[in-house]
Amino acid sequence: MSKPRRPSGPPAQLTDRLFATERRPEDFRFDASVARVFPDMIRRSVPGYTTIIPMIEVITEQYAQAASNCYDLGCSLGASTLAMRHGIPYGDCTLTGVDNSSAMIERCEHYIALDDNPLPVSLRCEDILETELNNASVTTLNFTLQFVPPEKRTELLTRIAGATRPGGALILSEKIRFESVEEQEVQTRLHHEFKRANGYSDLEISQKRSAIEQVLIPETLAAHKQRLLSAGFDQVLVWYQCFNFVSMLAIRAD
Ligand SMILES: C[S@@+](CC[C@H](N)C(=O)[O-])C[C@H]1O[C@@H](n2cnc3c(N)ncnc32)[C@H](O)[C@@H]1O
Ligand SMILES: O=C(O)C(=O)C[C@]1(C(=O)O)C=C[C@@H](O)C=C1
Repeated sequence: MSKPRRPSGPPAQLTDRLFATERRPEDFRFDASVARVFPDMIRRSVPGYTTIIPMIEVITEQYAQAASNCYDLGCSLGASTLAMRHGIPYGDCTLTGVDNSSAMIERCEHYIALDDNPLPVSLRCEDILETELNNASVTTLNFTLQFVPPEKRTELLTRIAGATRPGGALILSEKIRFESVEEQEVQTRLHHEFKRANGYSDLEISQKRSAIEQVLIPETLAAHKQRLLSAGFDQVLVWYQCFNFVSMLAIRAD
């Protein structure tokens, strides 16, 4: 019998208007005002997000191993956590969601409780740089590494690779930048058109752009691939790309 597929994340009940009126320039933070509107914000801001979430379920099902640990690092409201929960085919796996925003974790608890899948989920409000990882089969960083300071990324990925069992995998989704100035210009314009098509105004697009400039640091695909391999993964592939947003799969050999 075919199993029911989940919708793509928590319901987007509240519309994101955080940048709709002129605000004083301030770095973007995952605070309570962002957590309230986050399902709407991320769907309207990240091309492919609504495809990536259900595919995390499909990929998790392929790479999860019996009696192993699965992690969702930077889980926000639990969209990726729930996708993993539904993909894990073994009752003896653990699933841990981690986020250092208390506003996100509080709301995430609510969404996890509403979901009727029996696999227990542990939620931790902590820095993913501090999270203890071991015996992992599937780990997800769905648009989270981009917020980790670049100089701390190698250490985190090396810890993840070291904690991953042979045959296990990391799902890494990121906003990327491009080596070529021309491509950067075209992909950025297309991303902004995507936002415009989703109802964001020029003011919202430009204020959000300034707010994330110092906190969301994109890197090139080549830099990601090279670092994942040197961190200890054996194979790295891109399974999804839309404009300047990609999702990679980093696999440890059997
Ligand atoms: C774009 S959101 C992730 C979206 C989520 N994975 C999903 O699929 O809906 C990034 C999240 O990472 C969290 N985050 C960023 N840096 C972190 C860190 N060092 N430790 C823990 N969480 C972090 C933020 O609080 C935010 O909730
Ligand atoms: O790049 C942008 O314009 C975004 O809004 C992207 C992005 C992300 O990739 O995480 C930034 C912050 C929010 O988490 C939602 C979306």
